[in-house]
Amino acid sequence: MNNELYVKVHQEISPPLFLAFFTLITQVLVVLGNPEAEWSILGSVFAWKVVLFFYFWGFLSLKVPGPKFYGPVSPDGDVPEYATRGTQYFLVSNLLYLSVCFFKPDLCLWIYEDFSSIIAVLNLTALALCAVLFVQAKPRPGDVGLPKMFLYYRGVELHPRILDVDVKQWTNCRVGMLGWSILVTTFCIASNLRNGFAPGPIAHAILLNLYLLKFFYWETGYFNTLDITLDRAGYYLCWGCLCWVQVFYTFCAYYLVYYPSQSTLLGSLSIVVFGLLSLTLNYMADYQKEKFKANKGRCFIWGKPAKYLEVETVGSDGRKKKSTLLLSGFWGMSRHMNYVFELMLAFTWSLPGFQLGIWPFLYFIFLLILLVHRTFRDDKKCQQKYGAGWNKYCLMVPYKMIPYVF
Ligand SMILES: NC(=O)C1=CN([C@@H]2O[C@H](COP(=O)(O)OP(=O)(O)OC[C@H]3O[C@@H](n4cnc5c(N)ncnc54)[C@H](OP(=O)(O)O)[C@@H]3O)[C@@H](O)[C@H]2O)C=CC1
Ligand SMILES: CC(C)CCC[C@@H](C)[C@H]1CC[C@H]2C3=CC=C4C[C@@H](O)CC[C@]4(C)[C@H]3CC[C@]12C
Repeated sequence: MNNELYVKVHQEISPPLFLAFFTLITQVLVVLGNPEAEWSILGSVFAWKVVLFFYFWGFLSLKVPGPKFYGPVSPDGDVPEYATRGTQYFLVSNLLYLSVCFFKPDLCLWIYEDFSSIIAVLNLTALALCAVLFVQAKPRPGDVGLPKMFLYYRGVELHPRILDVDVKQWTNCRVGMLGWSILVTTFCIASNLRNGFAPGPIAHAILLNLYLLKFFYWETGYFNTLDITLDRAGYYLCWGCLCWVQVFYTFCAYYLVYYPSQSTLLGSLSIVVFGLLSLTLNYMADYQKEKFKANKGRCFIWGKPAKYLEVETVGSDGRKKKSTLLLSGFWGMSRHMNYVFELMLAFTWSLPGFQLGIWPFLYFIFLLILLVHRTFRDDKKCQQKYGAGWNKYCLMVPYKMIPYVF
């Protein structure tokens, strides 16, 4: 594709199409997973109460006094400030929610049955938030002349704050990730209430919640990733976490309420065991890099001193800085072994729906596309950051994800 056509497709054609497609598909999914559900546009009083309470809870968690975490300096020289204590937020919220469910299990059925209204409210509020972010953003020199729809979709600001709260921490972490956890628990309880003892959804909920516990434990590490340091706060990220995650990422658990899982107790136990293995490997891969960075290269990986490549980066002030790229452990096998384990986990936790066709595997398929695309985006980012050093690293670790395959 020539450059002019690429720019036209990327900036003018794709944003309105993606926006309409993804927003519409959220309601389609609700009905696809539960044929008794009806489309909703404005939501219900119950849905507004649930969503607004949940937003408030996430906001409150960022206002609790406590130590602050400072993210990497942005290209504009800003140092974003984040709240900590993600693990406590996750555990307290889940314990409170499970206690409420213990006394009022029907709440899970109400949420399940009114899910289309909840998604409608999430859609309306998330689209409105993206509009606010778009309008209040300070125009950046590089964005002048870009189509408005493109800016709305991609976002303008990197670290916007509303009421002195970092918007991306609120949308991605505190609402997005906790919402995913609470909804999967809700659908697991709804499955068990409607279909009798259902080990498949329980296995799914256990794995997902352990995965999200790991996310919150590592929350400050997330502030160094592409989503935070490169992606702006717009429809892709903010609507994505407030609405898309809630309907698409939870779809397997939602689907298993109407279409009961056939997974036996033994099958479900095996799913948990294999899922735990994948989760541990994913964590170990992420941890090796964290440990390596925290100790500035002086650490042991798999019992041996870490091997690394010395590289250079050019800072925003134009000055060169020395840096290192890990060559040991999983980071010597491929450039993204962590993604392989993440995909193994997503596949495993979809297995409780193995007899129900492709639908319980939608998230796995989406993740496969997202992560493959992300390996290209990450290569581009690292190439810009490390230049020739990155090219050398790619020669030493030639595979993006699966050794000898890709
Ligand atoms: N469920 C989902 O939807 C998704 C989940 N994830 C998960 O989130 C976690 C984080 O993923 P993500 O942020 O995408 O990517 P990575 O954790 O793979 O981080 C990539 C970054 O790490 C640094 N890096 C890369 N190679 C090396 C090396 N050899 N030595 C030292 N530093 C290196 C570079 O950043 P720099 O040097 O600038 O620090 C690079 O940009 C993973 O567990 C992943 O599986 C990710 C995406 C989607
Ligand atoms: C427009 C939409 C169809 C696309 C929206 C995509 C976003 C919702 C997701 C893009 C990247 C995703 C994530 C990255 C890394 C993560 C770390 C992991 O440990 C937990 C999940 C996540 C935060 C994940 C969440 C969804 C995205 C932001």
